[in-house]
Amino acid sequence: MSDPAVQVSNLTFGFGGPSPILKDLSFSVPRGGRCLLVGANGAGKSTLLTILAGKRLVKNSGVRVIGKNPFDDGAQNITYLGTEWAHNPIVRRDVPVSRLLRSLGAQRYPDRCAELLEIMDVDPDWHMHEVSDGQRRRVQIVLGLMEPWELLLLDEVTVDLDVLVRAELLSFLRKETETRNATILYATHIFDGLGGWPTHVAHIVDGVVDVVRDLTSPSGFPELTEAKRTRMEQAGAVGASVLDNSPLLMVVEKWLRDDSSRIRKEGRRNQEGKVMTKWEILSENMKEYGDKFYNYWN
Ligand SMILES: Nc1ncnc2c1ncn2[C@@H]1O[C@H](COP(=O)(O)OP(=O)(O)OP(=O)(O)O)[C@@H](O)[C@H]1O
Repeated sequence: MSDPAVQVSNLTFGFGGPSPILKDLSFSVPRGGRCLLVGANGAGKSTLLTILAGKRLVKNSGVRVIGKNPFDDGAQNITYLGTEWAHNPIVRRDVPVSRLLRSLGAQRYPDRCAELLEIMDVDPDWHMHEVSDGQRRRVQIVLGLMEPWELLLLDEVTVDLDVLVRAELLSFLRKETETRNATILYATHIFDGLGGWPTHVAHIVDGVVDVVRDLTSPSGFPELTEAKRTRMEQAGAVGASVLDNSPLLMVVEKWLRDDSSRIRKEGRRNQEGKVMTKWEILSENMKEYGDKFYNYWN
């Protein structure tokens, strides 16, 4: 068996206040896992994710991520996506999405970039100062996921996505773990649409990982089995799968899927009159920028 993707042993961390935020915390996530990190506001989820991303120095650290200490050894192959990016003034300037993508090397990952543009329904012609918060978030996700990663740390970045885009993103992420053995740790408060998605659920309470449940084992999550049984009884035993997600979610997701295919038919057309893919639009736009490289992130 290979090393876990994330291995944390007896981690204690504080911001200098009277008591630590993370207290002797231990847990692990196997490679290829999709682990949800759940817990109340202030439980320590973001703090833990930023430590795993190598953004905070921890003393005497028992933190190993992809076999390394992420702070000392650098966070190669680790991608962290948090909510703070949307407040960065750069992403509110009058800059076209195509330029941002080019500045982060979209041409190095044509297939991934093409797929992500479609999944996240990002229009390369958008200008960042004119987009909505949810659209800005979608651009962030394309930029963040374009380069392949071994561990993805997601801190509640899906809150402002519409249900269709969120569903598409979740299935892309599942494929990444299944085909590349990549690993995901995802802190969220929104569980609708996540039925059947995680392989593990870690519950953090007041700076301590209380339990990690394994959904890959039939008896690995007894509370969930019990909750499904109760709902089945209440619903008249209509079948476990329909109980994974709410009926309202299923209706809204179908509406948005229909909206999306209608809007796509009205998209930008090439000289032959055929609707262009997002990647074709991006490729056209990138040509305009020539070889001049401008790094917006410096
Ligand atoms: N920079 C900081 N300085 C001091 N205390 C902080 C700092 N950042 C977070 N904290 C404290 O650490 C605790 C854990 O915060 P954290 O953001 O990790 O929680 P969380 O589980 O991600 O919460 P939420 O669900 O609200 O996002 C909170 O009590 C918070 O007040």
